[in-house]
Amino acid sequence: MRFVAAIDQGTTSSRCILFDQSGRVAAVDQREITQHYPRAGWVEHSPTEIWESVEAVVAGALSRVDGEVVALGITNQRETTVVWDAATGEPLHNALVWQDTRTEGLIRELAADGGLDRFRDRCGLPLATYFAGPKMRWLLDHLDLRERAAAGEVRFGTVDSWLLWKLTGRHITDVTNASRTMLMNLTTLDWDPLLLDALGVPRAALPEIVPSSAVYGPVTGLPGLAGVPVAAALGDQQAALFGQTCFEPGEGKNTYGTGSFLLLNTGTTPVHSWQGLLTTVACQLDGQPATYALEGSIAITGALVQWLRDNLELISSADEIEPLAASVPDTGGAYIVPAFSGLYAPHWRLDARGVIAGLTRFVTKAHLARAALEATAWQTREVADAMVSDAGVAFTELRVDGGMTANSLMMQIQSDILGVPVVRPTVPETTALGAAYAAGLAVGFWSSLDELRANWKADARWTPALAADARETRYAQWRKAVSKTLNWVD
Ligand SMILES: Nc1ncnc2c1ncn2[C@@H]1O[C@H](COP(=O)(O)OP(=O)(O)O)[C@@H](O)[C@H]1O
Ligand SMILES: O=P(O)(O)OC[C@H](O)CO
Repeated sequence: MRFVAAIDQGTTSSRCILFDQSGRVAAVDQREITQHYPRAGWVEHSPTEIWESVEAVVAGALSRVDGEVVALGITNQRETTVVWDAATGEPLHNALVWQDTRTEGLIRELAADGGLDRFRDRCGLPLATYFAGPKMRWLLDHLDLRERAAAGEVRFGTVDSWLLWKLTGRHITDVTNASRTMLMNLTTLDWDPLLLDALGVPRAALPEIVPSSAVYGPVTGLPGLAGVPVAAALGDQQAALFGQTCFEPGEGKNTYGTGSFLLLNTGTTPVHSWQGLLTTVACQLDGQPATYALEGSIAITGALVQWLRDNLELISSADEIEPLAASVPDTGGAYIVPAFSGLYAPHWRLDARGVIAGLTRFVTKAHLARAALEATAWQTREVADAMVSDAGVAFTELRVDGGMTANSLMMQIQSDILGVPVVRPTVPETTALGAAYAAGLAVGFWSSLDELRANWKADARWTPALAADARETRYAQWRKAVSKTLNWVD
């Protein structure tokens, strides 16, 4: 048998999945990675642990099959930023994770002159702690790396870049990941001199930007895959869009993991957002123009379920939330807005913090469990509405994937709140599948996008069962709850 291997390096774990020609999972291995919270609002990962977890899951997946791996694709948590020494390859600091808010002061300083949207025309992004460029600037300042970085002695990269360096020895990054730095110009697909200057990041420390699907070189850093062509890298949300075969403008998906990310393919021209979405690169196949997407990034969705489990201890595992929430018919009037690290799309409010609104003595932990699931669905509704305004595209059905889609009640609530059907495919590992598809295309394992499209099959479908007027009344309540989170941090 012949397989394509995908490494999916996510926020909470690393996975390696081997796919066969029909896009079915032939083997999988997974390992959690440690979350470091050195201070309130700071989130770090160890780059060494990330790499060691990748080594372990690749070995684990390979041990489960007999056959040949013809290509390797990478997909990764985006924006998380690594810095390492060019000569020794050793990390110089823990990786700053996408959720980390330590650059808040810098963001406020930059926004003082021109507002949060001052760079949106160039990079498609508002100023926010989320993106990699401000994290690089923090590392440059706090580790006093400016001179060494300008002399090319220091390397910066997002997680794709770190893994590609370890795997092939090349300092490269794919264009979808580069589009999350705030440093890449969306039109030229190259580092933008004005943005580099504004954020104070020297070009000499940055990787070369390459297409998402192309042969980058053979694996040299992992004995089990030695010589296998590394042939794709995509940010995990873009990979899920590809894995869901949303290749045409107007097609989109929502992935429900730690956060949730609704992406809509907008074709080969970047679409400016007026409603707080991000303009981002969806994919670039070798020798072809890039395709773009509008993205609604929501920071906290599955992470709210983790919070109920770990911080409030209302449940002891994530899957317990479904029966608990199903034990009540509604939230008893309670709304949870999990603005734990401010609000991302479509609000982009650094000053917001979480609230539970509508509490009365009637509210039980079951109501809170249900409100946590509704929070994911309402936040998705907000970004879906923004897509309608920005792109004129209303989803007639929504393709979904990610860990939370195992929760059938959650999916029903989502369909009720959007008022459209929600559909989950047979292969739920769409992120890894997208990276495998992009790698397999680059080496000719798959011949066309049509062949990939034919692999997509629906597994489960939920249809709206809530009357439109009830939906809209509750949406108005949700918006009121959101307004309570604002202006909290001075
Ligand atoms: N049955 C469930 N109901 C609700 N949330 C769940 C359920 N199972 C997992 N989750 C949530 O899904 C997330 C994990 O999904 P995953 O796609 O693996 O995330 P990531 O790629 O961000 O690491 C966790 O935040 C977890 O709380
Ligand atoms: O690793 P995930 O699935 O939580 O995805 C994280 C996103 O890429 C952050 O932008």
